[in-house]
Amino acid sequence: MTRLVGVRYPVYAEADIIIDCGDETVEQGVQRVCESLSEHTHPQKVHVALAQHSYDVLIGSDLISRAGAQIAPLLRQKRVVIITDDTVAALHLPRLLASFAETGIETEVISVIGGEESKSLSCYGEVMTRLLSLGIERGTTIVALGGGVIGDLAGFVAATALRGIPFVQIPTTLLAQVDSSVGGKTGINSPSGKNLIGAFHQPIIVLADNSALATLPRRQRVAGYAEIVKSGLIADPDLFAWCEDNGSDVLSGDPAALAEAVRRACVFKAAVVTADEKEQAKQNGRALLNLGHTFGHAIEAELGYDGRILHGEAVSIGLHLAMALSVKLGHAPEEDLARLDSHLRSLEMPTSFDWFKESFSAQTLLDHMTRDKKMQNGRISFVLLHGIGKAFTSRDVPMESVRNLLINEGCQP
Ligand SMILES: NC(=O)c1ccc[n+]([C@@H]2O[C@H](COP(=O)([O-])OP(=O)(O)OC[C@H]3O[C@@H](n4cnc5c(N)ncnc54)[C@H](O)[C@@H]3O)[C@@H](O)[C@H]2O)c1
Ligand SMILES: O=C(O)C(=O)C[C@@H](O)[C@H](O)[C@H](O)COP(=O)(O)O
Ligand SMILES: [Zn+2]
Repeated sequence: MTRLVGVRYPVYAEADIIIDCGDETVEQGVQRVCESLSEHTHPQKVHVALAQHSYDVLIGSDLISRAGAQIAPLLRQKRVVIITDDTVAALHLPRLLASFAETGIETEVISVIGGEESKSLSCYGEVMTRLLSLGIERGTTIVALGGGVIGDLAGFVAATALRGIPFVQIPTTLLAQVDSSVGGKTGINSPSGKNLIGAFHQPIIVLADNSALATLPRRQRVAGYAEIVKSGLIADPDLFAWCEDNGSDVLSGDPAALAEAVRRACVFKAAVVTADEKEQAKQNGRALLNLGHTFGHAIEAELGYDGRILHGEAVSIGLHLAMALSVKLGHAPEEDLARLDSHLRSLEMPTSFDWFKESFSAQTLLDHMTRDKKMQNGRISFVLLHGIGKAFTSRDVPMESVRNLLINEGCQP
């Protein structure tokens, strides 16, 4: 059993899902909450109870068509600016606009090119300039309609426009529904590294419309699935076991499996974020959500965020590498590495550098890792595993072990 230090989850009486673990461990709390979920009908509400900015995550079908009614009572001014990307705008914007029109909400739209390249300083500058030219006020609300790129970019725009205006997350990818739309991490990439420019800025509500996932390509489902497996590996072994039983249905786009995956992952993420909103816990807090990311972000930075690799694909190999490093350092049993690899490979998820058809240098990846924002006094904080469902943070990983692992895994020295 893994216990997150000092975790106590506040009660939220109106939510369908009450995270009030008292002295329960995270595993017990998440298991109890997931059991109660099956008793409820859509939409389901997961409450993220934070000291200053509590909010609901609604999960259900066709929420985009009902967004106006959900959002209107939360608005300070009946005016929103929707930030989206061109692909999502073509597929899902019309029903969102119709819903806002029905509720008398004034709307403007800023659309960017889809994909990681839009999480850049130049795109941020263009969006901000356009936003300010609209004559917004502090009561104007930003609505992020799209995947994690749009959520991170629009959230950062909202965090910095007029020193902070409200924003709503309407995630349309699996990755955004299971991970990025919840928790308030916003930001953009820099040539020096992934997400190095950003702010914590919590949304006022998250509408995870499972129907939007119907248009998502399989490659994007794979990317989102990696973050679900990550959640199970960190502290939810039941979720990992659920993935072993249901992962192929999730990846084939089965609506019920997708909806269940989103519910389970949101409950998990809400619990972790509630316990350590700004990643300040010295050990085993929100930083655990970075499992696989020290490797993954280095791979993404090395390829320059140009679309050759998706964040979730990099995370998938990062999960394998984090478990392999944990085994190498004597923290985790070989069987758990075999179990993880067998699951990921059975679904054709990336577990090896060969998958990327690119050659990587261990030294270059190590250089990227040293620019990670979790560096402290020159030491990298790694998220390691004692086994499946048992993650922990460590600053004691010898860089030579990481280098040797990368070379064993097929990198050039
Ligand atoms: N803030 C956080 O906590 C957090 C967590 C995890 C990941 N992230 C970030 O999220 C980003 C990745 O997000 P992503 O995987 O959603 O990528 P993305 O936002 O680039 O979306 C992937 C692609 O899918 C398209 N798309 C979106 N919704 C669609 C739909 N319903 N149907 C068809 N196509 C659709 C988009 O146009 C885009 O081309 C990365 O930048 C990562 O760093 C942030
Ligand atoms: O919400 C978090 O905390 C996470 O770490 C979730 C990650 O999946 C996500 O990719 C996040 O953006 C990475 O955090 P970062 O602080 O390393 O940028
Ligand atoms: Zn991630």
